[in-house]
Amino acid sequence: MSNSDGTVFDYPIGKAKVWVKICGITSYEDGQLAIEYGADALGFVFYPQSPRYLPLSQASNLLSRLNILKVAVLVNPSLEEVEILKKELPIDLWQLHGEESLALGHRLPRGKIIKALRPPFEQKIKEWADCTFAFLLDSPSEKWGGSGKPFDWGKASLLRQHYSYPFILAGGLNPDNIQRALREVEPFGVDVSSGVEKYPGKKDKKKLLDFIEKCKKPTHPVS
Ligand SMILES: O=C(O)c1ccccc1NCC(=O)[C@H](O)[C@H](O)COP(=O)(O)O
Repeated sequence: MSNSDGTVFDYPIGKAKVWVKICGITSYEDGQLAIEYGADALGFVFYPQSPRYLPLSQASNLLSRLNILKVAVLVNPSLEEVEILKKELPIDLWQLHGEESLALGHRLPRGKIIKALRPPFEQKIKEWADCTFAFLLDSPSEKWGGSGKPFDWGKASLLRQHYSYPFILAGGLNPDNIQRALREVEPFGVDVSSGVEKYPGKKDKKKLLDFIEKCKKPTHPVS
């Protein structure tokens, strides 16, 4: 694979392993299940309007007990909110899911940001490339995230082929469509919330296991 400008990069295409983030974790039980099933990261939503919102008062105890990469999911947070979370919680990655300024991004650890993208993708990728761990492609939603609606996989595939940055595919993924999504997009990672739930904020054990197992199987013969 190479970029449109001819630069070649080593991309884990066709590898069995895709990076899996399970988002909207609100309990130790669900978090520990996801860990046991093989997830690579857990997402905790600190956006109060979300049905998966995790109050700070519950987050400290919960996150300290879960031995996995921990992602704080934020939507247009104030600098004060960010500083409080930085001080209070063992966060590994910061997912900025709104229309955050680059100035706010520069107040977070470099290379530890997952930036959710909205059009115009190209401009945002250019702006944020230097401080991100990965870009996240999620379906547009007035709720900002957790919509259960699929992203445009064709667009995701084009972006992944054009840029050498890691892309995480999100939006409406579930055990029934994940293998087709992996074949079509071949993303660095995937991220799911509602597609593995019984109801918002509560994961479904069978869906969770099914989803993660399908992510770990080769999507096609490894070359
Ligand atoms: O999950 C939420 O409720 C949420 C609310 C507001 C902003 C972000 C939110 N989730 C962030 C995620 O990374 C979700 O996993 C992503 O939006 C995909 O959600 P789903 O389509 O339900 O799988």
